[in-house]
Amino acid sequence: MGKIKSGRKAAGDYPVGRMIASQLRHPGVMVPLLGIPALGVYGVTQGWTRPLIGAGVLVTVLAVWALVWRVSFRNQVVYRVKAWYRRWFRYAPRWWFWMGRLGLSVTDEMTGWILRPRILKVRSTGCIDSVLLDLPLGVRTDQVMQAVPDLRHAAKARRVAVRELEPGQVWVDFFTADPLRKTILPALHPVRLNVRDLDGLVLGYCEDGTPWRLKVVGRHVFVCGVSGAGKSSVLWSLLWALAPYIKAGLVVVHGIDPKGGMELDFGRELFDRYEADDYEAMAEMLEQDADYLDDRTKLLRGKARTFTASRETPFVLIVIDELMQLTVLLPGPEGRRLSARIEVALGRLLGKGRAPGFAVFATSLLVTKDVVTWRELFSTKIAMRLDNEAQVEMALGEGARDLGAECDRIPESLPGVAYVLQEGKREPVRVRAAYMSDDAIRDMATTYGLRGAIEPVDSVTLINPNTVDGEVVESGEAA
Ligand SMILES: Nc1ncnc2c1ncn2[C@@H]1O[C@H](COP(=O)(O)OP(=O)(O)OP(=O)(O)O)[C@@H](O)[C@H]1O
Repeated sequence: MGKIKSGRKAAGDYPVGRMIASQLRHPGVMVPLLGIPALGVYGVTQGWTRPLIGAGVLVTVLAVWALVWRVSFRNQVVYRVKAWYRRWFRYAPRWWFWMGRLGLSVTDEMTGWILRPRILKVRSTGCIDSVLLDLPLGVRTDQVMQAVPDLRHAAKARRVAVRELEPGQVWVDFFTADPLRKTILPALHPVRLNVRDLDGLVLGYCEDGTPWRLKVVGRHVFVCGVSGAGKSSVLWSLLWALAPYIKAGLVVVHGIDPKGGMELDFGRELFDRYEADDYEAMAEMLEQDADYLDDRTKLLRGKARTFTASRETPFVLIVIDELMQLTVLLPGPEGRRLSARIEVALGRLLGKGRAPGFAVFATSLLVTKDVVTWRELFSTKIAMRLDNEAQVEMALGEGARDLGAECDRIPESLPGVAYVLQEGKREPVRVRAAYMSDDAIRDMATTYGLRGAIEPVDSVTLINPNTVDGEVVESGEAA
């Protein structure tokens, strides 16, 4: 009969002695550790002058580096030392044990050896440890994905995500701290405008602390989330990023607010065309935009394959705040007729809008097919807080929830947080949009709105939005 374990042993304590012994066999940990006693021996036998001079030079170089090139010092020194420490003192000693416990091991039938995923590399930043694993034949990526909840508990991580690098190798990301916990201020505008920057407008921050860049030119964007999820912060962050381009006449925004102007009215002056009350006029606006798109396509045909915004052919962004109001909630037979017209016009815009420089930005509370008929035609989907896993899959596509898009777990206390699928990446990225208060939106609208004459591109005045009580607050890392 097997022994019954109780107390700490029942929870599964680590075979500490064996773990330490196995670590000490690796040069990655032994060489740096042996260096210190070796230096001591050298000092005692040969004198301390040289070691002390060497240490002084090293400290001075590091101090100057840290003071003058802060970011490079952080990336090249701090994060590397952290990765080394995490690899050898946190993950490596426990890894063999964890893999065995989670069933990620296979036994070779010829030799009887037990094979488990092996750590190849560890990368660390301020908030993530990424562990690259080499999977033995017989352990698959989806098995590692299934072990994510257990790995999260084992590593006491806030979130764990798995992404395949190549067959047989996967990255396991342990998210330790959350840089998105605090409200993010809008990014400063660039000093000089460059239409190429429209390919990566900064809307907030990603979970790894890097800026969240959204491409709108050539993309249709769909934002969904329950009431209070912070959909409007994505919209206003985008309009903030576009504001100098609007002022310069390179971008034109058409706004439709079927909720009677409750949202878009704050930034009324930014919109070249705007409808908030008359549904017929909204349908007409979308139809005219679709006609304008056809004309633009003819104009550009044979001239350029990729669109570049200019004063003559500005980039046109059509903003619809709450699509649901237009597609399913218009009352009576007349409402249904209008909805049908709106669907057709939207289909025309979404099906063709990329090359001629048109994009649709729509938000919605629900993601079902009856609400968003043309869901697949939106190339960028941003999913904020949602009610359940099924909604997540509908919003971001099948399998997105398993790949880490835990929209149903975004707490109410974190409005503005979303998961987004980025170009070229299979795994969703967790982001948070910057937040603009109603007053900041009004200020933006009066400063960059269309009432004033369009300014020469070179002389766009840059205003810092991050002013609290008259004091300028620097924006950089997520605050
Ligand atoms: N990015 C953000 N950072 C911090 N707080 C935010 C952010 N976005 C929204 N909030 C806060 O959450 C509240 C609700 O957000 P918001 O109105 O944008 O949600 P919504 O999804 O547009 O809701 P609804 O569909 O009801 O209009 C805001 O009043 C604001 O206080």
